[in-house]
Amino acid sequence: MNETINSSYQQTFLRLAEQCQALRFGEFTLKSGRQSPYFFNAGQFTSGASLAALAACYVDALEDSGLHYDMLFGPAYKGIPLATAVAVELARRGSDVALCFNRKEPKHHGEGGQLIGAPLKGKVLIVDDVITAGTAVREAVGLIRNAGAEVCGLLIALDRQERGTTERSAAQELSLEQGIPVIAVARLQDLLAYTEQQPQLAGIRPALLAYRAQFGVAQ
Ligand SMILES: O=P(O)(O)OC[C@H]1O[C@H](OP(=O)(O)OP(=O)(O)O)[C@H](O)[C@@H]1O
Ligand SMILES: O=C(O)c1cc(=O)[nH]c(=O)[nH]1
Repeated sequence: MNETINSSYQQTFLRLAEQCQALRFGEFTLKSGRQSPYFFNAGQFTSGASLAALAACYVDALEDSGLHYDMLFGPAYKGIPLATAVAVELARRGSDVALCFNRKEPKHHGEGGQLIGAPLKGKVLIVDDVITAGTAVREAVGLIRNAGAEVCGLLIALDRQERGTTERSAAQELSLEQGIPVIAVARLQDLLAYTEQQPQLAGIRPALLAYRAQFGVAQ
C-alpha cells in the first residue's frame, strides 16, 4: 500500500527526528508492556537548536488545527521541556501563554506539592511526546480536572495509532469518548509513508507493518 505524507511539518519533523536519532528501530519495551520494533525518544533532542526546530513543528501543527486554549501543561518528565519549548516558540510568534507542569513524586518540603508554574485554570492544552495506549495522558487529564480546569486538547509529536483500552486507538478514545481533540505532528501512517521514501529505511517496513497489524487500529 502507498501512503502519502500530506504536510511539510510532518516531513520536517520526521527528518529532524531521524537526524537526532530520536527515531530508533530495533526492539523496545513500551510503558504498556508492548514490544515495539520502533521507538520515539524525545530525550534525543539534546540541544537548544534541535528543541527549537521541534517546537516549531509542534506549533505549526497547533496553528493548523485552529484549536483555542488558555494555557499549556507538560506532563513529567519529557512533557516538561517539550511544553516549555512550545511556550517559547509561541512567544516568539507573538502569543504569550501560561505554562504548568508536574512532578511525578509530590515534594514535601519547601514550596511542596506536585504542580509547578502557572495555576491550572481555563482551557488547558497538554503537550507530550507520544501517545501509545493513553495511560500517561489519562493521568495528566486527572491532574488537570482535579485542579478544576478543563482539558481542551492534546498536542503530541507522534501518534503511534495503537489500541487504547478498547478497539479504538488511544487518540480516538480521547477525542470520541472524552471530547479531547488530539493534534499530532505526525502519526504512524506518516512514518510508514516516510520509510517508503527513504531507501535506507526500507528494511524496517515489514516489522513496522507486522507491529501495526498486532496493535494498530484501522484508520
Ligand atoms: O500512551 P502511553 O501508553 O501512556 O505511552 C506513552 C507515554 O509513555 C512515555 O512516558 P513515560 O512516563 O514512560 O516517560 P518519561 O518519564 O520519560 O516522560 C511517553 O513519554 C508518553 O508519555
Ligand atoms: O509507549 C511508550 O512507552 C513509548 C513509545 C515511544 O515511541 N516513545 C516513548 O517515549 N514511549
